[in-house]
Amino acid sequence: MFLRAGLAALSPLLRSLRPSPVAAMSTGNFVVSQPLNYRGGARVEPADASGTEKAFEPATGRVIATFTCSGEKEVNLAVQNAKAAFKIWSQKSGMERCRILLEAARIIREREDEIATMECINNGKSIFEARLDINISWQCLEYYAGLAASMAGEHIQLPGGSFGYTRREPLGVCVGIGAWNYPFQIASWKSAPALACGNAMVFKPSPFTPVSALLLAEIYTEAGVPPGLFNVVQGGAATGQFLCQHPDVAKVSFTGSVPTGMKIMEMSAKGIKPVTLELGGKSPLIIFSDCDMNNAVKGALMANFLTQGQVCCNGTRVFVQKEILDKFTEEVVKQTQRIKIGDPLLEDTRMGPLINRPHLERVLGFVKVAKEQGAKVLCGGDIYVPEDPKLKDGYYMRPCVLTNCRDDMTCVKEEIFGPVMSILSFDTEAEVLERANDTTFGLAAGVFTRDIQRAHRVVAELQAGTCFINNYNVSPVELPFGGYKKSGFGRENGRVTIEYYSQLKTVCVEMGDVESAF
Ligand SMILES: NC(=O)c1ccc[n+]([C@@H]2O[C@H](COP(=O)([O-])OP(=O)(O)OC[C@H]3O[C@@H](n4cnc5c(N)ncnc54)[C@H](O)[C@@H]3O)[C@@H](O)[C@H]2O)c1
Ligand SMILES: O=CCc1c[nH]cn1
Repeated sequence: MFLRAGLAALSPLLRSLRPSPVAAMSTGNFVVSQPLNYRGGARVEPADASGTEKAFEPATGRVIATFTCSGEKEVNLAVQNAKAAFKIWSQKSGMERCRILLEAARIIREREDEIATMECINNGKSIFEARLDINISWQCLEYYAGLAASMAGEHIQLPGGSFGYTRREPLGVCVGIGAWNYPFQIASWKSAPALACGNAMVFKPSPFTPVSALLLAEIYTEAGVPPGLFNVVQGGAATGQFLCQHPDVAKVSFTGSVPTGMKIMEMSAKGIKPVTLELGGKSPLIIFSDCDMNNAVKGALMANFLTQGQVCCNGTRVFVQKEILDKFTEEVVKQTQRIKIGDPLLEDTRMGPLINRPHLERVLGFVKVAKEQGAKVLCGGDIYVPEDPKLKDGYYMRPCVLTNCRDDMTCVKEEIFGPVMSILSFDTEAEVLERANDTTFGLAAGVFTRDIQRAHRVVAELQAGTCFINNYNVSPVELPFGGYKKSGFGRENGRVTIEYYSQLKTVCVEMGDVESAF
């Protein structure tokens, strides 16, 4: 997702003044040669295995890493290292934690281009977007650094001079499990509040994007966290299960699909562990006829095509009021066709490849079914082969706009997680609200209108955890983000997330004598 001030913060002039550590990294030549697990403050090979995985460069289809998935023994070592580091870290004052997190944020900012390049190579998103992701990531660390220093309990007066107070205490070893669409950002969104509250973390990235979490781990170490405070274990479902079932893990924060989220919750329930679930969505974007058309069209593109449409909160059900349907659709198609697809490391690319071949085929399959069910493809929805021969095995497709859609179609009901926008028309506010809420998901929603009363009335009725008025997919770290219904619970970002990574201790102090009942 985007940051409102992101573009200004990334002025090309400023970037050109910094020496670039990434000059040697270009599409088609990066390979991972170092271990991808991180434990006790260093990269390590895992102590045991639960299989191997390959990570790809989506732009070229090349393998960039073959790595061992961590087994139970390695997971246990990571948790034990985290436990030891927790003892040291949890004793530090908020100000001490704040300084270290600020230093980590500074290093990320300094290495923004290098981290973004790595993210771009392993995920396929454009370098333009990857830089914004990293920008939001260091801002997240800065934000929680500030909160670390100001965390406090309450003092409550009781009769007879007695009193009570509350202490906000960390949970212990927290597990973070990430999806592949925002690899570095997800690791930052989970670890920053966790560490700010005094916890330790073991993080498992998606096996599709194992690379960039290691950079975050190294940066935390360089910034001064105790060895073992932030560890990375690689692997898929088996490794994730060892983590969730580990008796010394106090909390699991998960980002991923609804089916996996259900399994995570089941496993955590057995250990009475709190969970944060950031799951999928099929969010509505409602365009009223009194909108600013220019902004509404830009909003619809932002809501559908960032990171090749692989964004959980995308507004993929675009409801357009009948009076402006034709004009809106025409403009959306025109602008969608202009999106520059290609090598994600080129400065002018705005859409790179999808994450992998099976996912590309799955997304194309949704377009095929949409056509069979009566939708009309106005543009895209097919494979794109870039001219550059080194990109010929990459996973590219043209962004797709569908019309003639009905609410009961598969493309309108299911999360596609690709660059496919479904346009639907509506007549009245009451009608569109009912249809917008007719889903088991509830991650996000958006509304474009110039009528301020209607805007607030509509968002108050929308069953979604994050609502946008006259914009879409901006993500300031100060604002909580998370879902309603099957899109999950708990929040990331914002002040409230402190509550999801800490527990409250109440201390009751007697200043008089004990009045015994016996
Ligand atoms: N709400 C959000 O903030 C958010 C953000 C990004 C992505 N997502 C959602 O994530 C999904 C796409 O990501 P994905 O394909 O990586 O999801 P996924 O559920 O397949 O995998 C997510 C993570 O869970 C791990 N995992 C898989 N099975 C597991 C198990 N049984 N136990 C423990 N861990 C297990 C995977 O290895 C991966 O690290 C989409 O549905 C998208 O909407 C949500
Ligand atoms: O993909 C969903 C939104 C998001 C971005 N970063 C972490 N989550």
